[in-house]
Amino acid sequence: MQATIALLPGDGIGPEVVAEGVEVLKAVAERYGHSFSFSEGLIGGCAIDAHGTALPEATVEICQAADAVLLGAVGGPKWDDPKAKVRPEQGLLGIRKTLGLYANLRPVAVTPALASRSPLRPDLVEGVDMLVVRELTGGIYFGEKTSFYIRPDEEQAVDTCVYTTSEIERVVRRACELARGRRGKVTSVDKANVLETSRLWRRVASRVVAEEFPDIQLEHILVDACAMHLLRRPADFDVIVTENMFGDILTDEASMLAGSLGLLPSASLGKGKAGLYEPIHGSAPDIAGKGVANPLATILSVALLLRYSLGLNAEAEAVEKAVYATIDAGILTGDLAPAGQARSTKEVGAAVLERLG
Ligand SMILES: NC(=O)C1=CN([C@@H]2O[C@H](COP(=O)(O)OP(=O)(O)OC[C@H]3O[C@@H](n4cnc5c(N)ncnc54)[C@H](O)[C@@H]3O)[C@@H](O)[C@H]2O)C=CC1
Ligand SMILES: CC(C)CC(=O)C(=O)O
Ligand SMILES: [Mg+2]
Repeated sequence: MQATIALLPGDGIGPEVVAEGVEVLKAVAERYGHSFSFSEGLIGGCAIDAHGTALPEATVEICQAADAVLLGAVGGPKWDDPKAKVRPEQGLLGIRKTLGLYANLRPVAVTPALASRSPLRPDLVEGVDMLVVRELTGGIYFGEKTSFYIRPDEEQAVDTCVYTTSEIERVVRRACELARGRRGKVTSVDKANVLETSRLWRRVASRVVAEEFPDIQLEHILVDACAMHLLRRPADFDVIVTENMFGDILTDEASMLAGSLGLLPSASLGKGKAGLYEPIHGSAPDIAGKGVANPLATILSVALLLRYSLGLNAEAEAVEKAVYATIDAGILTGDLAPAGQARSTKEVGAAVLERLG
């Protein structure tokens, strides 16, 4: 097949891990007889430096013309001034919104070879296989923000959390459809004891499941309890569906079940087949430029890109198999390797390529 893939490496370790993802895409194209072309755009801090905006129009056009987007990460201390009017993260939020990518799929699986690398006991993380479906274009990250002086010595800041019925319906539907191909269980996470948006979320989730997915087993949990249950009984979860900020926070927590933030991929999907694929981690300024970042979250994001946007299931599975074979062989970056045995980003990327069928 022919496909155009937009590359947005971004900042920090973004370019280092995207480079490994691209090698995998090229190898898949060669070995399976596909033709992938690549177009590259700026996003985040590097785009601010070049154009004064975190999301240049040219980047939006490249993404809109592509079959899928592979993104690294944005941000870093250089652009962190809290008073700055333009911020790298605006680029990321902007591209998700512009492309209408309302559902962010974040699979969390624990592979036996890494069970001992999790800070949790191996018997607790054994069998973990969950999919978090995070709402991605609504909630407090997108609501109106203000900051002003209510008295000369007292500043006030406001972030607004907004959700509408249709925003909740579509992401809950997506979660239920995905659960049908899994164990048929959906956990909806909210803070309905306090937040009005969460009460709406819970009502809508209950109605959608009752009316359209009677075969799905739905449970509601409050987000604070969910944070605890993720550590106490992580293997019980199948599909978790939740709003934007809760999903952001809970998945960084869930990454520790798998052993590292550097392992978790994501797919951001909207109405059509086009999607945006990125590791869930950030730009990791503490290790950027050293060639030590774990590229596996990005390579697993490439697998999701092949599956969801290009419909290449066999190729997606081959990439995932190659990643797990690399892990089983103990070829790991410093976030997962035992002391003294860490391999570089490029060595791990090359090991995946070697194992690609
Ligand atoms: N999607 C994105 O572009 C995101 C961007 N950010 C931005 O990234 C910057 C850094 O944020 P942090 O809070 O430090 O979060 P982070 O996710 O960049 O890093 C947290 C910790 O995990 C480690 N880590 C992350 N990815 C890794 C990988 N692939 N291999 C090995 N270790 C890895 C880092 O070294 C660091 O110790 C900030 O500017 C933040 O706004 C944060 C989260 C997501
Ligand atoms: C700009 C942030 C919302 C990025 C982030 O932390 C994420 O999407 O996981
Ligand atoms: Mg995050």
